[in-house]
Amino acid sequence: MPDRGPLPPIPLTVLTGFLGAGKTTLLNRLLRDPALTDTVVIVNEFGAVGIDHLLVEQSDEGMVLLSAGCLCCTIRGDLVSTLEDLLRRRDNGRIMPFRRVVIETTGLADPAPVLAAVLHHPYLKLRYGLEGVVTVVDGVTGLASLEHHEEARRQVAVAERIVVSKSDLPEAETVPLEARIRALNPGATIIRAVQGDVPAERLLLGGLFGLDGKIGDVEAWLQAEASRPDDHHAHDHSHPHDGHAHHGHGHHHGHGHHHHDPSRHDERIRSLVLTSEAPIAEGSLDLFLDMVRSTFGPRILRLKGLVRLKREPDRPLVIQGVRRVLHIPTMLPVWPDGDRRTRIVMIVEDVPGEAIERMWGAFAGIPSLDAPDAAALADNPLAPATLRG
Ligand SMILES: Nc1nc2c(ncn2[C@@H]2O[C@H](COP(=O)(O)OP(=O)(O)OP(=O)(O)O)[C@@H](O)[C@H]2O)c(=O)[nH]1
Repeated sequence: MPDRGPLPPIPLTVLTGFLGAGKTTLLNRLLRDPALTDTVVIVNEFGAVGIDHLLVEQSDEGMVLLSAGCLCCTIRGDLVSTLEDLLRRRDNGRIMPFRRVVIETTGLADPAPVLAAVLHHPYLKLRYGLEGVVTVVDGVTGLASLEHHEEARRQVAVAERIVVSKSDLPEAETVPLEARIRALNPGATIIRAVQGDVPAERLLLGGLFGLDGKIGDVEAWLQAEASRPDDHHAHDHSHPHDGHAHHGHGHHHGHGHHHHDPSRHDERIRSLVLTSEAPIAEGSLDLFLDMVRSTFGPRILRLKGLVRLKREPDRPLVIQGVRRVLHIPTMLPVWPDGDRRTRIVMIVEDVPGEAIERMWGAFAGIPSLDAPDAAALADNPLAPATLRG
């Protein structure tokens, strides 16, 4: 490559926000904006069966999928190698000379390690310019998330721009929510949005990540990341991907220092996947969703799935839930990949996975030796309580 002096940094934006806040919805809108052509999107998924990438409307070339990982460490390891790899392929001309990168974090991500990966890595910090953090806050469930989850508070505190979603819904608590956001982040621009309808230039273009207008904790979090034993020295050279899972996990429990309460990291939160080959009757699906929500309520942090209905097996129904809120389901025009099974991903807190799996088995008609059938469950008002154990 001819020597052209230092290359201008590639603008990079981190898009974050708690589970189900509306990150993908916003991203889908933004990517239709002509100002954002040649953008690479890095999506991180939580859950053993990823379906998020199937719901982002972008061609495969512009999209990189990070494997599901534990919440901070693996994300950072994977992210650093992905960002390095993108540069290598761009410099070799093996991929389009992308002009911008957007990283969509999982809803449970602590943003500090993600930011530290870009701000402190000796090479990445030269090639990428962190333009800022955009945080989406759910207009309906945002207050509850901010109340109960440190990650949600951090996501708000580090942002340049905060999008309050779902202000069209009658349950939205926009005014008290915005007051809470202000207390966590006095300097950020707050923008209300319906279905992600914010022009790209208000969110992404121009600007630079900085600490002005942010509470002092933000600097402390970033410094804590910079001084972590696992930090950039380990990433100065490239290394094989397969090392990460292990490394990430071993480390995971070791870094309960500074900001991390080790117990928070969170055996209490888990993801589970429900699948079914056979198409499911709409009534059974509704009953299942009702029962899950009435039994576990706000402990269902997130529910997302592609469902194969009996009456419409050739197209998937997309179901989406956040805590007690069930969003209006939509039909996709076609199955987005070869897999036509029903796949529902749930992220739950303090819920025994087996209880939900048993309910699913009953409603999806999956035979099981000791599970009561759907009719028995639906008819018996005590059934949810007995399933809880
Ligand atoms: N009514 C309404 N629904 C919205 C709005 N924004 C997002 N939604 C719905 O909220 C649900 C979750 O939105 P997503 O964009 O998938 O949220 P996310 O933050 O990407 O979710 P995770 O990646 O799972 O954390 C979907 O059903 C969206 O259609 C909005 O402004 N108004």
